[in-house]
Amino acid sequence: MSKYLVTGGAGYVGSVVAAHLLEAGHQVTVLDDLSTGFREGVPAGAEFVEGRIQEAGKVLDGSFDGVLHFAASSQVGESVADPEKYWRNNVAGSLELISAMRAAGVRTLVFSSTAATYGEPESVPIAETARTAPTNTYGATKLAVDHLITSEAVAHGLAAVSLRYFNVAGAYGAYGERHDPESHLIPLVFQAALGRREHIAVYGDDYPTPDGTCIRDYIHVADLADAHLLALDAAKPGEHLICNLGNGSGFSVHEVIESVKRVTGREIPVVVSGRRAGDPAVLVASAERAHRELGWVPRRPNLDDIVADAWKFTLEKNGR
Ligand SMILES: O=c1ccn([C@@H]2O[C@H](COP(=O)(O)OP(=O)(O)O[C@H]3O[C@H](CO)[C@H](O)[C@H](O)[C@H]3O)[C@@H](O)[C@H]2O)c(=O)[nH]1
Repeated sequence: MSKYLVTGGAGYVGSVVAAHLLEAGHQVTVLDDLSTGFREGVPAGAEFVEGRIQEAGKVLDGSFDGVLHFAASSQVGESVADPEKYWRNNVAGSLELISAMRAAGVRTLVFSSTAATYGEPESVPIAETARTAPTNTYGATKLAVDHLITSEAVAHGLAAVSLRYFNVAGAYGAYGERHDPESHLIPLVFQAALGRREHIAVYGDDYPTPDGTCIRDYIHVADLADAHLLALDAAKPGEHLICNLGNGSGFSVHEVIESVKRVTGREIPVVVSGRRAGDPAVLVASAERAHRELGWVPRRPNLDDIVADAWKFTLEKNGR
């Protein structure tokens, strides 16, 4: 049994990873300021500390075996409108966390990075060797933290793994996706299916893809969680391993809407609107490195299964 600090463990991915750590028999402390997470998202059995990552020094001591760092501001649009918030929360906050880890002698870190570090890809599937040229402040701040972690590994022997997620989806029992306001495709399509929004707006159908809509690599949040536990085992002192996490296959916006129709059996009004600024046409991962270095194999790659788990969570949250 090991003891881990999970920052952002009241949020979507953090809560699912915390639940997996507990199920694997580990001890978990969640540090979350509840700015976007929910108290009830913290899994039963985890210790909860309400606070910012800048306060990690008050929580961390030598009894911790590692940190899994999810706490971040993560809305792409907001990051462009309010960049200082992103540099402060994501970069300055991570710097404080990493300093606190060193002071406490906690030398293992798994960091929640993102496909947004690559920006518009030169080719797909995207490998970790691809050029990193983020097209928004969110991606730029996550990339900056990746660089910070690399230098900390080299200078001070941190054992670190960054996991670059593609489009996280699905749910794990009581833990699922809840953003306010919602901006992600699958939860928005559910809102249309539930009659809580008039329609789903498809952001552009004139992209160079077979049906003209954007293609993304959707990955089940529980598969993502598996990778975090494997990363804790794979982390080596003085090394910073960066791995993409995706299924390696893409689905268009129309294909996602069709999947939601199949899974829910509901009608979904669709309106094609203009492109959303900054959306690349196709983002698909090469996760070869995660397969090779972590021994990770996604167990739930089927889109309808991913959507079905997310739908079950949504129905439970909405009480119907
Ligand atoms: O109402 C909507 C919402 C989304 N989309 C489309 O659906 C696809 C998926 O959009 P999401 O907003 O769900 O996801 P993104 O691919 O934009 O975002 C992902 O990549 C981002 C970086 O590029 C961030 O990392 C983000 O957290 C992550 O979910 C995109 O083509 C988008 O244009 C629509 O057509 N209509």
